[in-house]
Amino acid sequence: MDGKFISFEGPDGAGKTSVIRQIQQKLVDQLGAEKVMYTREPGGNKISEQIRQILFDGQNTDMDGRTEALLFAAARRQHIVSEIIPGLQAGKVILCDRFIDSSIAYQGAGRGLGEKEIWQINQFAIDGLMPILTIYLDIESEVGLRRIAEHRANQVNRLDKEKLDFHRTVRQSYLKLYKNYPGRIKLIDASQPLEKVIEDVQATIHDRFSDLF
Ligand SMILES: Nc1ncnc2c1ncn2[C@@H]1O[C@H](COP(=O)(O)OP(=O)(O)OP(=O)(O)O)[C@@H](O)[C@H]1O
Ligand SMILES: Cc1cn([C@H]2C[C@H](O)[C@@H](COP(=O)(O)O)O2)c(=O)[nH]c1=O
Repeated sequence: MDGKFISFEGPDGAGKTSVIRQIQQKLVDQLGAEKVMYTREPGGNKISEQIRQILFDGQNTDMDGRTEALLFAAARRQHIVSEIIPGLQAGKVILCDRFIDSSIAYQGAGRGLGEKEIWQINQFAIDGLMPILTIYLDIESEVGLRRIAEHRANQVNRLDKEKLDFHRTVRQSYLKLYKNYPGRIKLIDASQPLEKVIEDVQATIHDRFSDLF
């Protein structure tokens, strides 16, 4: 497959969506719209968006942690088959807002289901497909949650509402993943002004793919 699969990860409010949108525009300017694809997890296609509704329904307060983990994995599987593989086959640069590392950090660590266990259940879903590059936007949990409270209070999902300790555990898990996979995962300081974060992300992508930017 000719395309490039790049995932973006980070705690809530790190700025992934804001960064990806601008990176996407810059890549479209360089390569043309047909060669660049933005997508997100959970979601990115009709079935996975339906699973997203169930996952984030504020009334589903009694959802079991394993059910949650399996639903994220199911949404991922459909997303891979419907969007990511066809995009890669068409030679696209795929910018994906969250992927398997989110499950490891949120369900494995945050929910306490075990990072190894979540990695294992996701193997069935991903069937060997991993991003070639993961941009990890690192932010202190308090800062990320404050950004959401200040700017996005009308769009808070079931996981955003978790306590501060949950989000701190998620961040520590991300930092561990970064330490364990330094070849794939690149850390960017997301506490910087947005323009500087975008500049750093652009440079990191260029380091990995000299034909981009
Ligand atoms: N570097 C930054 N400095 C200050 N504010 C920022 C920065 N990056 C993003 N923001 C603001 O923080 C809020 C959250 O950003 P955004 O939605 O891009 O984060 P996210 O990582 O996609 O969050 P989530 O994972 O919860 O969807 C937005 O209101 C955005 O304008
Ligand atoms: C893929 C994935 C996501 N999550 C969580 C992380 C966030 O709290 C939400 C997604 O919200 P966003 O605004 O679209 O970033 O879902 C998770 O817990 N596990 C996962 O695998």
